[in-house]
Amino acid sequence: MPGKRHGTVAVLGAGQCGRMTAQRLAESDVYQRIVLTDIIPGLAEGIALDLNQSRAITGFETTVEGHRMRTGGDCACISDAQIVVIAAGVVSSAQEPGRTSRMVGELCAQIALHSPEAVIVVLSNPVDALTALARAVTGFPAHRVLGQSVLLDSARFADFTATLLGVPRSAVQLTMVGSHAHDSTMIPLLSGATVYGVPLTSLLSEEDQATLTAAVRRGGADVMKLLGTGSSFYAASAATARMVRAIHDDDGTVLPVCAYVDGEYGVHDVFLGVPALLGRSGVRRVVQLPLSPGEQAALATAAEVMRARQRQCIEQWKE
Ligand SMILES: NC(=O)c1ccc[n+]([C@@H]2O[C@H](COP(=O)([O-])OP(=O)(O)OC[C@H]3O[C@@H](n4cnc5c(N)ncnc54)[C@H](O)[C@@H]3O)[C@@H](O)[C@H]2O)c1
Repeated sequence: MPGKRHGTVAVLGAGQCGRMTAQRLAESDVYQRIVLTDIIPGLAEGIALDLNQSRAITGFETTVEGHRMRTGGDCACISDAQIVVIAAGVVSSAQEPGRTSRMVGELCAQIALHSPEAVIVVLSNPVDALTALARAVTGFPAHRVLGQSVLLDSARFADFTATLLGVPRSAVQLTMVGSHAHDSTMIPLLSGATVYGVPLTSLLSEEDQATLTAAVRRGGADVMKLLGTGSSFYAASAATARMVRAIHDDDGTVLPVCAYVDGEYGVHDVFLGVPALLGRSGVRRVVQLPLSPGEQAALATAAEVMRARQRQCIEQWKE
């Protein structure tokens, strides 16, 4: 359909998450072009070739381009991108935490150079800290930098709850806020959660609520343990592609994302998982949900912890 597709999305990193995100974006058939990059010779080009050859069968016209990037090298291939997804990962990041910061910092400098008007969606971990780093390096307005974190966590909570109660996932309305770390800074807003409009707290015992919360907090780790290598990529790419689509469509979609918060929820100057109205300019505004006093206190504590982690990440990049 002429005129149906528009815009270029660049996905940096063609590993499990990056390639799956590229596939989901391409198959949605609303973008003109997806640009996929990786530092491994041939990887992004090979995936692009393969994806393009699936077009006649799956039925999409979006073009996928693959490009090799050199570490610290130029990234002119992303020049026309309106949205840039950072899905690059460093294998030994646990041993060398500064390596991921430096790698993402280098990518962000390239984004600022070649796509100065883009909206950045960070997927790479630690996502909350790297989202703050992306903003610091690019100097972009904060609303144009966001991260994929609590959308996936909210989806995990909905899935586990629906399974426990034997209802469809769509019946469960629950928002996770805070961080994407596997600890108490990842907070389910149980006070406002509903199933078919019925308060979740009236359907589940406190013990069940605690069990579900713990399962969501270790959700990513459980997937990794079973896979043996690598991390979640089906759900992570689904969440990322959903965010990109909301930005592209500019249709007033509200999703839980890692966004810059300065005043909302009584919290200042930190990237935090919160519901946000998304659009072409990124985060159009943070949406404030009513919180219980316990949730408000937990979020304030999470914000302090996250601010410290984000500052540390930015310091590591500067070293
Ligand atoms: N936020 C989330 O919810 C979430 C969920 C899952 C994974 N992740 C994170 O996403 C990242 C990617 O995960 P994955 O499973 O795809 O990892 P992966 O190891 O499969 O892929 C990472 C890819 O990045 C490439 N890369 C490294 N440096 C690059 C650079 N400078 N430019 C372009 N590409 C580069 C690597 O060559 C590799 O192909 C990791 O940091 C992971 O922890 C986040």
